[in-house]
Amino acid sequence: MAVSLGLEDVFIKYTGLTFIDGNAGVLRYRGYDINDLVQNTGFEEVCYLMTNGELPNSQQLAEFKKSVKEHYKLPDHVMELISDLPREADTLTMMETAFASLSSGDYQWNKENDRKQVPKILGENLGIISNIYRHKMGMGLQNPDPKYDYAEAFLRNCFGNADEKKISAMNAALVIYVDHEVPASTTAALVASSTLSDMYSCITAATAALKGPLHGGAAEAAYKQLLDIGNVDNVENWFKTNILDGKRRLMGFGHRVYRTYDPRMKIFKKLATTLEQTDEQKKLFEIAVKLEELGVKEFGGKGIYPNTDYYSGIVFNEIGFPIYMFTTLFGFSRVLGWLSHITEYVEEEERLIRPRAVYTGPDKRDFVKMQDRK
Ligand SMILES: CC(=O)SCCNC(=O)CCNC(=O)[C@H](O)C(C)(C)COP(=O)(O)OP(=O)(O)OC[C@H]1O[C@@H](n2cnc3c(N)ncnc32)[C@H](O)[C@@H]1OP(=O)(O)O
Ligand SMILES: O=C([O-])CC(=O)C(=O)O
Repeated sequence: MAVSLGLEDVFIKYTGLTFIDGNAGVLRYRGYDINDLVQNTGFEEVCYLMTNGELPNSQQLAEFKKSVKEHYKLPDHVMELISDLPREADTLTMMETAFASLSSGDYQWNKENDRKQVPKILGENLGIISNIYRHKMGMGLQNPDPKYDYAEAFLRNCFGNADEKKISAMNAALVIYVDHEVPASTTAALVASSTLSDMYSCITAATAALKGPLHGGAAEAAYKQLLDIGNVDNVENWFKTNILDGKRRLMGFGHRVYRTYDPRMKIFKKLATTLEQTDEQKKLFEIAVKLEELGVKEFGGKGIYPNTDYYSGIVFNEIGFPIYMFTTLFGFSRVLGWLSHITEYVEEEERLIRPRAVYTGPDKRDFVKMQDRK
């Protein structure tokens, strides 16, 4: 019996959402190249595209934005819940908790209506993630201002202000992270949705799977690597001691699907230099470039290249976010991808996901009573 460890090369659904060519380093959402979308659209436009299949015209976009803004205000019980959590709690744990608190026991999937939930959940998502940041920073919680579009409203609710460059970088990061076919987190959401669980519970399941350093947690791990190296002159020595001799994995490198550069990584690398950098940020960027060079030289032959999380932490930090927000900012965008995949699955395929395991334990044996056990 063949087992595919890690479900490698197992196809679990058909999708019209996201196409990846892992050998050529190509990523498209509904046929549009990621580079074109980052350059020409904003987050809401891409959310509309993913949800409805086509890019919106200006009226459709305005209506979509309006319907998201109507839900920027979080229910009081979610605000109270976030502010009651210990401030030292992990931000993804806070995200899981807040989304779980929005699920309702009597929820029923309804193919006609579920897509209509997307703007509502996007609006709530903005309130949740910006208030997680506010809570971590010891600021009072407040609802985002519906005067502003998504990326700007988010930055304003976190920092009190937002300049054009940062809004544009935030929009780009949101577009970049929207979807990536069926990674571990989306698969977790699909498993939950295949039982006809509710949308909020599916997001909670996905968030739990996003957290680890082999997936969404890699941006944090990759950034901490740069801090650990500390100085560009130390890169070679650090690489030899930790990666070559120490057999540690180079974080922010490698991918299950890409065998070449992840196209999103190239966008993040460029973004990192378009934003203003402090001396410390400049230094970390230089370290990252040097480490990338060594990593590609050593591992490129095996198809191991930098992935999207390699430079994203630097960009998030330049926008103003501390390390503990990086994975949560990934989730902030990916909520839309999770929703797109679960609605596509429930609407078009709707089959319980229930794989098998090959049994390797003992053969049938006689039960041993307590007094006879050694
Ligand atoms: C947004 C995202 O989720 S992107 C991924 C983010 N994760 C990271 O950056 C963490 C570091 N990367 C990794 O651990 C891996 O590349 C993963 C988990 C992303 C993908 O791994 P898999 O497809 O399961 O490959 P697997 O773990 O089997 O590795 C295959 C080989 O490549 C090596 N390898 C893979 N990634 C790395 C790495 N980052 N550094 C060093 N070696 C690596 C493995 O040691 C293994 O070598 P071997 O065959 O000699 O034993
Ligand atoms: O596709 C994957 O396995 C991980 C990834 O890059 C993502 O989720 O963005």
